[in-house]
Amino acid sequence: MTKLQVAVDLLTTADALALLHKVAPHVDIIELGTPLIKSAGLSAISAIKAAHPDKEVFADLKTADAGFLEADIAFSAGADLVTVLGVAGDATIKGAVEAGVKHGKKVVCDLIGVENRVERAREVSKLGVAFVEIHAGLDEQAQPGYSIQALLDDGREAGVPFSVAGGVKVDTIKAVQEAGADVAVAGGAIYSAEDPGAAAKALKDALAA
Ligand SMILES: O=C([C@H](O)CO)[C@H](O)[C@H](O)COP(=O)(O)O
Repeated sequence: MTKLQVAVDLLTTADALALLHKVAPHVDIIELGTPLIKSAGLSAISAIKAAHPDKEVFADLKTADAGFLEADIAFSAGADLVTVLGVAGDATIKGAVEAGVKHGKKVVCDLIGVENRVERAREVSKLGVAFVEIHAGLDEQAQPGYSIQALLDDGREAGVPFSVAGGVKVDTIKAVQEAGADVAVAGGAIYSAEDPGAAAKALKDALAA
């Protein structure tokens, strides 16, 4: 079953906790978005894990260097998964994976900005990441030519465990599942909804249908 991950791209721990109070019952993984971690710091990870110990907490670090160090501090703060960038060097990815082994936690490789996602997905999977995130970031989504279908096609072709992030909505989440994604990530479709709890439930229900 494809898991549902909520990406919390808010800027304070208080706002994130208030959103998660409504949304958490309907999701499997809670992502602290990069802007939240940069704004609130690692203490946001600890606060959210303490409030939702039954959920997997995903710290979207988007690490580009110092792979072991950045992953290590996030795992120590309570993260269950962290991201490292696919555009980073292999040594950085291996370092993050080493920290994952130390803590018994997982590393996800975010392919944002990678030119050949299929090739890089296969390469980094051999370095020990749990899965790759086929991702069109918020800025890329705003460009002409953005299409979620391109993400799904690459995920399917790569043939390795993957998540999809970048504009996933209630009318596209089933296609994400059918492409074989292990995790569907939804940010704006939940936190910008008038009723975020109902939006998260609708996404979860679509996956179960
Ligand atoms: O990872 C993300 C982005 O880089 C900002 O942190 C988003 O959380 C991810 O793209 C999912 O968000 P939506 O595209 O709004 O669903």
